[in-house]
Amino acid sequence: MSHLKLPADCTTKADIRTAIDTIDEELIQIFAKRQGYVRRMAELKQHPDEAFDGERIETMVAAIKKRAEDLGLEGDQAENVWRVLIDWNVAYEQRTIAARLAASDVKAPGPAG
Ligand SMILES: C=C(O[C@@H]1C=C(C(=O)O)C=C[C@H]1O)C(=O)O
Repeated sequence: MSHLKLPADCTTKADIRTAIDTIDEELIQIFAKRQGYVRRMAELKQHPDEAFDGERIETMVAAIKKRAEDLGLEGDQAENVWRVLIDWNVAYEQRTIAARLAASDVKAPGPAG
């Protein structure tokens, strides 16, 4: 990010949008990296009910909110962003695990089938 102009050195909207686009590209790469671990989590969890871990979520959100505030951001904004992200991930895990279980039921019929 060293090639980015500092906010105070930006003198045009284009300067600022160039910087924001560069940061957004980095953010999306980090989201993709994070998502890789969520995908792996969905492979390790055994049941859709495991997808939502409320205790873990509340611990994480409180830590993110605090960290955001320490960095001079609005804690509520960080909380909202993380809750949306986590909600999507829980839904992803639920449907992925459910689909895997359904597929293994089809492949492994019971004694009668
Ligand atoms: C990744 C997990 O699964 C879900 C997704 C989370 C996330 O995106 O950080 C956090 C909690 C979970 O309910 C987990 O259990 O840690």
